[in-house]
Amino acid sequence: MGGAGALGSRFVEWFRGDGDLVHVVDPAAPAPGLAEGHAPAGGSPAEVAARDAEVLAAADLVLVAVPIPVTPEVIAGLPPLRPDAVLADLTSVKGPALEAMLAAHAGPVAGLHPMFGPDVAGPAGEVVVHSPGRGDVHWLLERLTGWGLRVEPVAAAEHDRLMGLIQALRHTVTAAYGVNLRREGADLDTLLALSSPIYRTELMMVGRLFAQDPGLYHDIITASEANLELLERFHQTLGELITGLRAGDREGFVAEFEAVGEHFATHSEGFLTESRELLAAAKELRAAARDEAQEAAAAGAGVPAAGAGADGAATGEAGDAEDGAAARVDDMAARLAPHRVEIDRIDRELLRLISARAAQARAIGAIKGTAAAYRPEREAQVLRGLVERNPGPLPDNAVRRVFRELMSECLAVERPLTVSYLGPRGTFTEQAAVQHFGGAARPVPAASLEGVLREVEARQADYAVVPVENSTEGSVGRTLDLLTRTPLEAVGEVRLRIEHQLMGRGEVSGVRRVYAHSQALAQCQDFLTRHLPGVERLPVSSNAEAARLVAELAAQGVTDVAALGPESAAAVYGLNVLRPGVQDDPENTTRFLVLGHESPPPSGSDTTSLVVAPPQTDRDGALLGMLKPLAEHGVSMTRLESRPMRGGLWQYLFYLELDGHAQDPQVAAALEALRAGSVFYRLVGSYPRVG
Ligand SMILES: NC(=O)C1=CN([C@@H]2O[C@H](COP(=O)(O)OP(=O)(O)OC[C@H]3O[C@@H](n4cnc5c(N)ncnc54)[C@H](O)[C@@H]3O)[C@@H](O)[C@H]2O)C=CC1
Ligand SMILES: O=C(O)C(=O)Cc1ccc(O)cc1
Repeated sequence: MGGAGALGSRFVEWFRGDGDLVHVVDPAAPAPGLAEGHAPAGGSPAEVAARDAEVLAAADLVLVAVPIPVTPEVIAGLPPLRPDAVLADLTSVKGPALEAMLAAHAGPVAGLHPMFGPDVAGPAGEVVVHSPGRGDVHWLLERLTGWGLRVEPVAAAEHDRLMGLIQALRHTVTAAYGVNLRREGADLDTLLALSSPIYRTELMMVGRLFAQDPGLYHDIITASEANLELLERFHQTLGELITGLRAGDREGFVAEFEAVGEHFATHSEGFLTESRELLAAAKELRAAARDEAQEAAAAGAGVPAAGAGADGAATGEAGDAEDGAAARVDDMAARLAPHRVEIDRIDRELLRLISARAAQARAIGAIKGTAAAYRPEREAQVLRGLVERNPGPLPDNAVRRVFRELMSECLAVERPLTVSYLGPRGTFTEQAAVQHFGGAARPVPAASLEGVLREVEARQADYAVVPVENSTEGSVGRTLDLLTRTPLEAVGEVRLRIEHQLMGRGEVSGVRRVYAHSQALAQCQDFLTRHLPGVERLPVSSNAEAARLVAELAAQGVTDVAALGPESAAAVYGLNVLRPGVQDDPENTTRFLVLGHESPPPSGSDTTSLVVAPPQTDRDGALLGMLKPLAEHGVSMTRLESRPMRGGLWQYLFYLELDGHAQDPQVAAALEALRAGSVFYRLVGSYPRVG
């Protein structure tokens, strides 16, 4: 209720940020079902509540954020809510609102008073007073604390008494000061010119009050008879002070001053330090705003001046325009400032949290050892969970990348994971290793696919990353062969978008020979045929090797050569990208398997890889017979590749990928049947599915 208002709309934003379904019930909002931007629906409180009765009756939470005077009436006009629904309000005055809520709803009730205005950068670090009503409202309070709000419980009557001091008295004094400045004809620019950060800050706080809703402050001040009596006592105090000053009672003033000093005693030191820091920050903000204004004025100065002509009037106009531009920039800097302060605060908070996370990871590492601390299934679950909860505005992939790096760095606190891959440096496989393990892992290049696996088998590296299939070229036969022999198990998969660059030191037109891995040559054959016809294509052991070779030849003065491969290879070997993105298929993707000593337990969404050979694959129906157990146990096969067997009893080996984990009962049963019916069977492993 009142979700279209100044404060209500901020809470709408924050609940929606959590993924909640929020209905705004407000005469200033369009009618239900109409998108934002339509005309306000309008209507009396009764009409508004009646129009949205169904939504209100179904809600888990009805949050009232309407002007103070109409709050009790709006609450009284609510339709019956669900018995377990929470009824809460955000009103600055708690007594009447709580009374109305307790009368209107028999279920859980919470009085909330946000001690901040709608212009806060975010909820984190702000305070909300909670005046308890009835029932269990812990989920709502937990939501508030989850946003970083500090929730302070205070009974409604006590809240209203305290707000007399915090709000009614304070705002009245400020209002009186402002009213007086106006009546005295004070020129603000003159006052500001003489104001150091402390006086500027105080004047700003006065100006801030008058930039807000006068009705709201009137209603806060006049909320109770007690507030008005408080103001009258203040009036009397002010009168007495002035009488003493007039009478030259210096001692009386000093005595009062010292008594107040005593009253503040426990806080005086802290207040002095904190206000000093605040003023230092205010000074920095001001200096930054000035710099920005000057920079922008300097940048924009030439534009109006150039067209202004030579006469005085035109020059005057240019001057005005400059002043206007400077004022706008000043205004922009002022609007940016609170966001920058908030970002700085969030960064400090992030650093604290990241360090706490790293300390936890280190504790686990100390108990289990780094390699054992790496849990692929848990990482997959954590990343999936975070993506599901992603409130935006960051895209899912960005969330994955940020948390992947965070996990990588935390794991590396004890010792970085070592990952063996097909070298030399700069290959796509290295990119895949970094994509999977993050930047803190240590990639170790090996000279051949066998070598990559051997490093891990001999425990010289923790994990191996090997390519298994490419979206244009199909499977990597050599890897499939090796999978039949290695004792290593699959622990994960990586999908990497492959973008080939044409790299060299000369010109595209001068290229006579292109070196690359045979897969890269195949993936770019259209480009080569069309743009480099007649150019010799020379397959080498890897794309990075091609880049290294081209760099070596260039160093000897041979520049009519080029390589295909990842941008990282160009960077490693100091080549220029002559033509980016030359692969024929822009969606070209390669899938890699990550191998280690032990497959992880189920993550909830897994793939199982295996290699099998049915007996006598030349016999009709042998393949069908092999696959029957999968159908019988309702297991889907996502991939089937055949590999000719050299010199064996059987003719073909099959590489299979199945949906699910080998420990899933259905998959386990299907695998058992497959094993029983095969002359060769090797479970490569079950690992979390990507994407
Ligand atoms: N603005 C502030 O700095 C703070 C405000 N509050 C409290 O928040 C409440 C709202 O204040 P603001 O957002 O500033 O006021 P606002 O005037 O910006 O918003 C009030 C909203 O209530 C709507 N409304 C009026 N009658 C309604 C009805 N019968 N049914 C549904 N919606 C109705 C209005 O159309 C408007 O959109 C007040 O109770 C105030 O005490 C609390 C702390 C700070
Ligand atoms: O932002 C300001 O200046 C405020 O003082 C905000 C404010 C206004 C009303 C409240 O009940 C609580 C906080």
